[in-house]
Amino acid sequence: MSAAVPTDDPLVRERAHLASSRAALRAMREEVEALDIKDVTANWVNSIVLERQIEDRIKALADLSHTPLFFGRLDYLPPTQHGQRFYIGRRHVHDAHGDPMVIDWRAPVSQPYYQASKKDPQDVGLRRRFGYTGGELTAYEDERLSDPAELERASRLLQTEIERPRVGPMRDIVATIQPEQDEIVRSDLSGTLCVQGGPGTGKTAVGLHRVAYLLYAHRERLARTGTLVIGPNRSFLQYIEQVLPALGELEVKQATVDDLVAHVEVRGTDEAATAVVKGDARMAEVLRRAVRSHVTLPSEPLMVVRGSRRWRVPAHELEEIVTELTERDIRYGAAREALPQRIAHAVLVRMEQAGEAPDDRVQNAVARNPAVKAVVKECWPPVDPAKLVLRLLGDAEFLAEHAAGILDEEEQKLLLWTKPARSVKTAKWSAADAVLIDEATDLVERTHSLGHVVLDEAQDLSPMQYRAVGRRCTTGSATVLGDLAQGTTPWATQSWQTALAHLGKPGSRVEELTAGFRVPSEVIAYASRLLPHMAPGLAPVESVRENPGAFEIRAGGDAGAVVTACVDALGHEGSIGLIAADARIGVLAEALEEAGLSYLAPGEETTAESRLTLVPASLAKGLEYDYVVLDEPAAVVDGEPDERTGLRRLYVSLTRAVSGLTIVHAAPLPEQLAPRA
Ligand SMILES: Nc1ncnc2c1ncn2[C@@H]1O[C@H](COP(=O)(O)OP(=O)(O)OP(=O)(O)O)[C@@H](O)[C@H]1O
Repeated sequence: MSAAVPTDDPLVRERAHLASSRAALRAMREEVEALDIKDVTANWVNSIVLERQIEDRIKALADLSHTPLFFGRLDYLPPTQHGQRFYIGRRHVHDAHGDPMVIDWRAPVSQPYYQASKKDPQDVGLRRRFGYTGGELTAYEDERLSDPAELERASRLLQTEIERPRVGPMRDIVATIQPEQDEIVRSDLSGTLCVQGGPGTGKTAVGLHRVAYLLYAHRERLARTGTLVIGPNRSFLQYIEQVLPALGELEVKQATVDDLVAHVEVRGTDEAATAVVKGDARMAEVLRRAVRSHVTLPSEPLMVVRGSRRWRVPAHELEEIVTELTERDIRYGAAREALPQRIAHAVLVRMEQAGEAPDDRVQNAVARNPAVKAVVKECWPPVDPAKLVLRLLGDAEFLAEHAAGILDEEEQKLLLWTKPARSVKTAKWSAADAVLIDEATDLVERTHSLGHVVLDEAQDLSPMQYRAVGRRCTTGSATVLGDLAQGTTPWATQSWQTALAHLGKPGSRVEELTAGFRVPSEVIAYASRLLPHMAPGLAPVESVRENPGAFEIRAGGDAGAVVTACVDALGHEGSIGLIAADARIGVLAEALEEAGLSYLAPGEETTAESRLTLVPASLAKGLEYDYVVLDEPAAVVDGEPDERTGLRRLYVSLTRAVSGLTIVHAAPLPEQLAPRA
């Protein structure tokens, strides 16, 4: 027989609430599973849709053993919320009577869990945080926010959560969102928001939680209009892909900018100088002119024959119609569709003047008349966006005609292919070309706009890429996340206001995050030594990590020493990243293989058995590992076309570690990092 359990033990009572919440969740799930859609709909399409919705609902109601149902509790003071007690968790759970057992973290009553403080208790009497070990509720911590006798102190559970070793993909932070992060997460859907923050300040985490929040607060609207998270590359998207599903949101699309503009197959690359011109916002005007250049004014009158009658529209009137359309703010394609109807209208006016009473059907028939079609074909021919860009990059005269006064001769030369491509299919399109084609496509036909777009690592986008993202949220809003100090493209953003203007959201709010959750203090202090040399004016990140971090510099090391450092790092719990200049990856891969160490590629999921990832510096952005071994910093700097970019790449590489960083080098360290005398 087990010993009697004292019922006044809060932990026991909380465990009991957890057990009954789980039972309630199970009941909710069983209720959905028992739904028989045959009773509801006989229509096949409806039943497929309904079935999917039910499947998603069942998935969303799953009880994941390692994801606690609730992580906090709020007891309101009696006058507010009737002094009720709320358990805060990832999703809403109710009992058989519909009374809440767990409240969704996104609900308004949950907000004080993140925002209330001793200074501003927000009517909260007690805030309780729960600690779990392997799915078991094992600890709790109370703050009596309205009790003047209680002193403010840092939360142990919060700190433990922040320090917890990382294995596997990125996880959610719902239990520990900080007040300044919460403000960003819950800010209004209507406005675009930009967040500047140093490495590890939680920008990505905040962006993803913001999507989850917006989907909760504006579910119907966003289900209709759609949401999208944009990241820098596939590895990064793989790393973050499980956060939103863990928060119960399965419908958010994820893409890179390249995915968005994939009108052609990208098989080529550009020299930096060329890519800079292609990414310059002035290209938008060149393309606009080039598209519009297809419009010509009619020089001949139009003659429409219907039965025994002939109707004539003089050239000057056709000219007026075309001119009026060119002056209107509509897409090339929409104007092209409108033109036959406009011409037909002119014919109809004549018919009416002659005493006829033509109706809509006659107007449509006239619009389809071969003579009208011929005028449209001549004056407003169809434009194929890829062919247009092909011509701009291959035909110096055509380019000069449309770039005159916008791009100088040198810039035009940079744009032109040395060997013009024959066709859209055979051209060696670069990533920047695809963005140009996307711009041209939008000039012809309006791009579909979504309800909300989160743009991560935004600092690396060119003005033309910002425009490409911007047209995907013209009718919606955006959350723009980035760090000016981590910009490593030749066109990297210098100012958020300029970037927001390119995005089509000028004057949007810019917030700053400065508390660092990833990088331990000693490591961030070392990395921040680079800041004055490559991003003067940006404040260093202040680490909130208690762990000062293991930090070591091993001089005189070859590939063998790097392997040793990896083996040492594998002695710790958590994930290990070996970061190196792209050019060094081959040598290091060989050394690891020779030593019998298996390794993963960035974005591949780390598991308890396979914890070492070999990361080219160019792919390190946005990722993190418990322990990082950084190979040859000087090679990371040298791998870039200029020193500033090199130092920024190094800054990114130095700031991926959660618990420890070991630098192994044979060449001298870059002078900014050299040991101080
Ligand atoms: N409030 C928080 N509580 C616990 N962990 C947090 C919190 N905020 C951020 N983190 C953790 O800190 C780490 C860094 O967060 P994130 O990757 O979002 O930072 P970032 O600003 O996007 O960094 P980078 O600029 O390097 O891309 C992640 O492991 C994240 O889960």
